[in-house]
Amino acid sequence: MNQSTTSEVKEESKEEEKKSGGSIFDVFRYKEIKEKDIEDFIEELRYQLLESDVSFEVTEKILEDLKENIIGKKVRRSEDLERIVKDSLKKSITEIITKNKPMNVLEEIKKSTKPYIIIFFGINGVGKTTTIAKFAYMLKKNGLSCIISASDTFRAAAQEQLEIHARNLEIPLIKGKYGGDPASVAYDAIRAAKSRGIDVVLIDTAGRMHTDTDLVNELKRVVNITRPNLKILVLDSLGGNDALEQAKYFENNVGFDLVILTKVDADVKGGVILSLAYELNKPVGYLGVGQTYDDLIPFNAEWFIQRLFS
Ligand SMILES: Nc1nc2c(ncn2[C@@H]2O[C@H](COP(=O)(O)OP(=O)(O)OP(=O)(O)O)[C@@H](O)[C@H]2O)c(=O)[nH]1
Repeated sequence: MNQSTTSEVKEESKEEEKKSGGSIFDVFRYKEIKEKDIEDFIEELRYQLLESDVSFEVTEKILEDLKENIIGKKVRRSEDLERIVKDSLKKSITEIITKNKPMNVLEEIKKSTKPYIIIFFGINGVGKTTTIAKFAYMLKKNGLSCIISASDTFRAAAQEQLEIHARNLEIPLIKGKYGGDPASVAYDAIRAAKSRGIDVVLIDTAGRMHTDTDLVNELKRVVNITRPNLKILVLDSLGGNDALEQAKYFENNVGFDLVILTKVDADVKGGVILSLAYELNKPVGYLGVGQTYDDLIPFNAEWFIQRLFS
């Protein structure tokens, strides 16, 4: 086999690996990395990070850190370089995601006056309703009582969907009229929580896009009236970098404290977590990892790094 045919085979293997979503470090399987090759490797890494939904800005920051750590270093064997690269990436990523530690919500609830009010919002179909049910289940498991406010009075069947979850979980639910005022439903839920000594009020809201100016104004009104202790933005990890755009939009219009990233069980790397931390200083508190009530897990930086490079 001549030289050019060998390199064509290597290129094909790399293409195959990219298609099958190989690891960032697979590049070492194809060639010994020498200092002069580092630009090629950086290119490969850039591709892998962008493919994992890490935003352009964060990708560049991570690669700049890496170049600083590598250039000028004497690397004798490819294993040494691999170790340096891994250490540098882990350090940059850990710094970014541990900068804004998510609060311990359960602890916050326990030390606050009752009822602790949490509002959930996000665009249509990201998994708000399911997430609220999972959240309610988590509260119940931790000995905290809650009531759900079905304040999505906009989408037909949204209240019924929530009602099924509430019945399954044996949790009280306050509904309103279809097309009615979502703030007044939430207000009723808060009043009920106060009179019954319930720990937490979970407010569901209608899904809204940035084009829905009326719905966004309505969300601001619900927030103003209910004065929640915690505003949770629900994002769909399948949305990739679009999720970052949604987060910027909600941050500029309503503000939020915490993100819950859903559908992480669908094979996504979740690079948007890095972008949220780096560009918006916002922590991801929980991840949705399936469709059952138990499928809500607290975010863990170590787990995320493993996943990003697996
Ligand atoms: N695989 C998986 N599916 C999820 C997860 N969270 C939600 N879903 C599914 O996503 C779909 C939409 O979820 P909903 O909870 O109805 O979404 P929503 O944001 O309330 O929808 P709207 O009320 O239309 O805005 C449902 O089929 C859920 O079962 C998750 O973590 N993993």
